Amino acid sequence: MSQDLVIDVRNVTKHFGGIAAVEDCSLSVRRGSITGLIGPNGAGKSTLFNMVAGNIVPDSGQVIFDGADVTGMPPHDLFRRGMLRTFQIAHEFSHMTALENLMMVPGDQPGEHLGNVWFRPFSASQRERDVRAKALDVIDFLKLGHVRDELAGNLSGGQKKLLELGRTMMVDAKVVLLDEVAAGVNRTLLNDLAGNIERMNRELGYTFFVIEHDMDLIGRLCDPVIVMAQGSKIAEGPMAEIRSNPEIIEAYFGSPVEVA
Ligand SMILES: Nc1ncnc2c1ncn2[C@@H]1O[C@H](COP(=O)(O)OP(=O)(O)OP(=O)(O)O)[C@@H](O)[C@H]1O
Repeated sequence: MSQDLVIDVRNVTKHFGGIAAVEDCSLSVRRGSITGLIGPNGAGKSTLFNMVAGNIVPDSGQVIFDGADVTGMPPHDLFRRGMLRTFQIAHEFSHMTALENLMMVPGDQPGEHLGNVWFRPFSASQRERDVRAKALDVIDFLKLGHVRDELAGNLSGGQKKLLELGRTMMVDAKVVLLDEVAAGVNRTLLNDLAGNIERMNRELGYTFFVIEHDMDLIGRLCDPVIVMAQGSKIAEGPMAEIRSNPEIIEAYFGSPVEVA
């Protein structure tokens, strides 16, 4: 059973002064799933996410990642273990091309960095050629070929997000934490982005843990959907079930409009 869980949050609590942001909360993310996390404002979603991603240390409880206790481990160590967080900030290096941005992603060996691969084209090692080939595969998979040599700073908002998604593919992430995918992206590009997340999940087996306010996107991508309110998990299931549960709608969303 626990073998199937890539993330297992056990009874975590985080207080800020007198505020219980997260209170004795347990939830998990099954390997191979796209798991959504929703809930009203102030429910504790970001705090929970930050504890999983290593940005906030819980007061108590445990975060288990891929079978190991990683409670309080900083983000860069989690990155090396295969947990990647994206979309919170645009991380692209604007003065490098899309392809170079992908090649900049650190390799799977601790401390390794491929920053100057393209400055030494004639002495490129096999490893460097592999990285380039992989970056080209990722560009191909995400259909970014037409902007491959474009400076990342010139890409559209949606293309930047696609590029960031591509960076997670460079390191074969075990789980990708997605923060507010929909924020600031128009419908067409969002469709594109969602399609690529689905393909990464279905065709390449990526696991995603998604925090999102856009209920349409959550409904399209996620199963299961976890609902948090007042610092704890209050429900989990397919979006159709969550949507049709009048108690959840009534008690935590105020009116049916929010999740209709
Ligand atoms: N750094 C902090 N200092 C003090 N209080 C905080 C801090 N971070 C979060 N809180 C409080 O903890 C509670 C949960 O906040 P959190 O941001 O985790 O909720 P959320 O579900 O992500 O909300 P939203 O959907 O509005 O982003 C809120 O009452 C918030 O005001």
